[in-house]
Amino acid sequence: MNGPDLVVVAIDGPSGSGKSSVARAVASRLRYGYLDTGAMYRAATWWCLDQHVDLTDAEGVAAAVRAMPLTIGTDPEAPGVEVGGTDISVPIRTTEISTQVSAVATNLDVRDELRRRQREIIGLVGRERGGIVAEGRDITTVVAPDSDVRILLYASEEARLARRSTELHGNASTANVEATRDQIVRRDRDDSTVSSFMQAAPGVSLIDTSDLSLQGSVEAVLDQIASDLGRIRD
Ligand SMILES: Nc1ncnc2c1ncn2[C@@H]1O[C@H](COP(=O)(O)OP(=O)(O)OP(=O)(O)O)[C@@H](O)[C@H]1O
Ligand SMILES: Nc1ccn([C@H]2C[C@H](O)[C@@H](COP(=O)(O)O)O2)c(=O)n1
Repeated sequence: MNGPDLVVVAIDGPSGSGKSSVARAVASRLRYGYLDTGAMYRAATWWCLDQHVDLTDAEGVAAAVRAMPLTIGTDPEAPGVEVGGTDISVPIRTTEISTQVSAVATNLDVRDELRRRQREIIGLVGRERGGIVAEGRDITTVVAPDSDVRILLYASEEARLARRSTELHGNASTANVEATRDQIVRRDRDDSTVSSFMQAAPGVSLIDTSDLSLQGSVEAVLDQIASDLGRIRD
């Protein structure tokens, strides 16, 4: 628990489960801050490539990330990402970054550094705004296991492939789903070697969004928050 002046909502889940969309909408509704920790790993990958660091050089990658001048926006209405004053909100979402980010995210020294920054942001922004919704793969378990609300947002592999395929290609045809598979299934397999996000840890509430609309997922998370905080929903 974080005390009456700061509510921390931690959301984890596999790729395409809807963490970013749902966490951002929930933070907006509650007027809380929003932290997309995946964007930090994506920014670290962009930075290493920009600095011509070989991603297989674990020590070189860790040193580069420790020196990364990252500013991550925490306003859910406009969560920008900048490195050294350059806006990289769009480049970090490219397939080039999505296919390489796990190489950086599985570097344990990188994880130590980014977790340290994440805890700092959660404390600072959470206190400023009265609360923060932080999402990723290890927020409920490692970054902020004492969060007031801990949720694992789940969706079946089929639902997640269809969502990402629709987002990237406009539909979930068989060809498009197959083209998306690496970004969902292989990435989750690689990321699972350092974090546990396919099953809810003890004390973490599981919300299965496979058959929910985006709005339905947002409402389910708001209901869980109200229930865990012992509040009546607005
Ligand atoms: N029921 C739902 N709940 C959440 N998102 C949904 C739902 N249905 C469709 N979507 C869509 O799924 C897509 C993936 O969502 P989002 O990017 O938030 O997932 P994510 O878990 O953050 O993925 P990643 O970890 O790969 O970034 C978005 O286009 C979102 O609008
Ligand atoms: N807390 C976190 C957040 C993200 N990652 C990794 C896993 C993903 O491959 C990558 C990008 O995340 P996304 O934007 O797709 O949510 O970062 C992690 O290991 N821990």
